[in-house]
Amino acid sequence: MATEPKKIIIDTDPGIDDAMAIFLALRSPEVEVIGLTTIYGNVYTTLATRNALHLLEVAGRTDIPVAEGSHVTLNKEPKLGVTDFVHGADGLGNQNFPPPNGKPIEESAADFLVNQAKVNPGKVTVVALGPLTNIALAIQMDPEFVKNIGQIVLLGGSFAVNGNANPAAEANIYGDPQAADVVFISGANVLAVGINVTHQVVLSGSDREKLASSKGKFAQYLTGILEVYFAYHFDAYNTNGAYLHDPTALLAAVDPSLVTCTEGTVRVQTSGITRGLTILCNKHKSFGEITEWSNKPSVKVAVTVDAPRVVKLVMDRLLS
Ligand SMILES: O=c1[nH]cnc2c1ncn2[C@@H]1O[C@H](CO)[C@@H](O)[C@H]1O
Repeated sequence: MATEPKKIIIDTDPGIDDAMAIFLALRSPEVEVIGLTTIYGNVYTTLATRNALHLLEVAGRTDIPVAEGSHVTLNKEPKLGVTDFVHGADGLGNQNFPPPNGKPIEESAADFLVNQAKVNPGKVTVVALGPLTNIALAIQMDPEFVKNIGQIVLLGGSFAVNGNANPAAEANIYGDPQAADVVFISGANVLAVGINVTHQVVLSGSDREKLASSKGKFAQYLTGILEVYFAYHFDAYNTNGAYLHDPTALLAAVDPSLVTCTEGTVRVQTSGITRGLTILCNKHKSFGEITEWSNKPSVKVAVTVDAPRVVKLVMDRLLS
């Protein structure tokens, strides 16, 4: 018997690797994208909304609603900077795309998350590709949300390796550490895919050439925007390749067998020079004293990834 596709909401800050993840989701029969919610991170929230609408227009999927998310962190701090050096000033590789025709729905991202989880209890997976403000707001708005939401698969953290925003912190967690801490200890079914895993998943220069020589709509579009992303990786990592952060998290939601996980309680450092650091307590040791990790819910944290299979899925689905 054919199983129903899994309903997913992609919380996104597009973003070049976000664009890849969104297109991949639209090409994945295992999932049905029921909405996009937007957040700051790679760009400010207003531009994230514009880019989300634009990407759906490129895909011919304007039937999918876009709900705009928070412009400020959970603690109401304004965003002081975005990572335009990674994605270009427009978030999509400085390609001078025309503004979208569509508009976001009236509901806020957090309201949309709460309401969709309520009407499809246990059935919706949120794939969170940016800072976790909208998800934390949904958790705070509705005490039933953590029960109603099926799963939260998030791209975030740098478990036991250096971060990418700075040596301590991965960019999405660094974007709103308080929100991340709320999500990690909420009791929801959370799978964290961090850069300890996504740094193993690389789109090579020759993969990019294959995309460039394909006539596929998504391959053509991505070839244009990937130039800036590759240039950033060359500057930052001295490599001719690009990390597939968001596509890996998206595919982990589509096919959990692509990653293996450990389980434990994750807390986030919210201040000081290690602000945004994620620390997993793996429960292999019991501590003599009560700690900030004691008696808190566990989450799953990805520890290995089948990188060749992820890259193959990305290529197969984006080339077609
Ligand atoms: O050096 C960086 N600084 C900030 N954000 C980055 C950097 N490299 C990649 N990303 C973006 O942050 C998420 C993964 O942490 C991804 O969305 C990626 O595009």
